[in-house]
Amino acid sequence: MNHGIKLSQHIFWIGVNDRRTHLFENLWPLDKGISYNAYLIRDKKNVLIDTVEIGHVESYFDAIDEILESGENVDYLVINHMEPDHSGALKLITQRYPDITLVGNKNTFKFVRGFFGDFKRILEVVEGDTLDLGDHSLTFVMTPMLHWPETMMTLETKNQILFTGDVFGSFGTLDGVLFDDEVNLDDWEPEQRRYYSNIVGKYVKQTQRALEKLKTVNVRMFAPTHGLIWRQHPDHIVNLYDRWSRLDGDPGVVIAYGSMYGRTERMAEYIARELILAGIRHVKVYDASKTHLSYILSDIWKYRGLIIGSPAYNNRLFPTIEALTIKLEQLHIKNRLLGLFGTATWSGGGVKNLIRFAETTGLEMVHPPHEAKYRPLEKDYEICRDIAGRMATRVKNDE
Ligand SMILES: Cc1cc2nc3c(=O)[nH]c(=O)nc-3n(C[C@H](O)[C@H](O)[C@H](O)COP(=O)(O)O)c2cc1C
Repeated sequence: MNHGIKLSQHIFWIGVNDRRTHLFENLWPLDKGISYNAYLIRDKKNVLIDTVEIGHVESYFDAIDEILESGENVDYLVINHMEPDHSGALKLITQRYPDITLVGNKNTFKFVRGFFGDFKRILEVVEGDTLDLGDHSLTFVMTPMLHWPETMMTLETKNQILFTGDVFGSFGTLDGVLFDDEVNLDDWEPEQRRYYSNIVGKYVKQTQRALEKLKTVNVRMFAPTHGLIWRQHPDHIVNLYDRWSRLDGDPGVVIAYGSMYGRTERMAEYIARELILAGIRHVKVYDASKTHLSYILSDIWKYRGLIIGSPAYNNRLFPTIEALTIKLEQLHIKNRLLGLFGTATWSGGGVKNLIRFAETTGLEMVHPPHEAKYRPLEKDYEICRDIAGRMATRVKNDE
């Protein structure tokens, strides 16, 4: 990809695409890769906004060199977020530009010192501070716990470009594109939602707070640290974030199950068919041993109904379903209608722990949970039909 793509006459994208890494945070699959976006503002004072993951530092430096005249200095590095995929090149930047001043807030510098040690030149900013660069100026918007304690956004006031850090970011590489008006937005939504639900989803309250704050800021363009830059339809991503952070659900149902020998799976299949017959048009069935948790979570973030099935496994949940329920508890999942089912052969342990999950999360069960003994028989399928019917009614009523 060509470096130095312009957001405005003197503001450049100097990010990189990563198609090599398999797992983001060594956890979340990157089937479509990811971009680390960073920016350069050229003015009397030259400014870098964020860096990139350390393995891509050579491309980042080359991009800077292609824009600046030889010997030209970089005066500031604004650190919107200290997670290593953005702060990775921080130490190398300070070695390359020994006179550079790091710009961040109080928490940023706690992390800078902890990760990298002391730096001579730092500029600690608070909400609303301004930094004059010559023709451009920057102001700072604090967005703590979105999704780290130090996270903030930086507004370039002349062109009204808001550098949003991870907020409004996405998985997926920028394949020759950079801006929202260069793509079919529907193609991008699944990876945007997967990024939100997997990485930022725990912080829905902070997301709402930030969206409120942004209403008071004049912004023409959002420039996040991953994915598309929003110059034509910034309202599109704001609306999606509003929806996802409220956990408003579309009319549909996710069925996630675990199964070793197919009995729990047969109940899942039956429930799926009954949901369709009851008029639900979006039914997503996932075997949690096959589909990575990341994708299941993303669809759970989209749809109002959630049905979970598990066999008993050593008195507990089947491990991949246990992992899913733990993650949902950590994310403080809410606003989902819940159905539960499973199978057991002796003392159980699957459904019992699904009930504990329901109690912990406070999610509303649309029907009492059901556990089939040995294998599902006609009487068990009848109860599955009831679970599906109640779920369908509730999901449709919520439309
Ligand atoms: C490794 C293993 C552990 C199991 N642990 C329990 C258990 O603790 N309690 C129980 O009632 N059944 C237990 N079972 C039986 C299964 O839960 C039961 O056969 C279930 O119907 C299997 O569902 P599936 O066909 O969907 O895999 C266990 C089975 C296996 C293979």
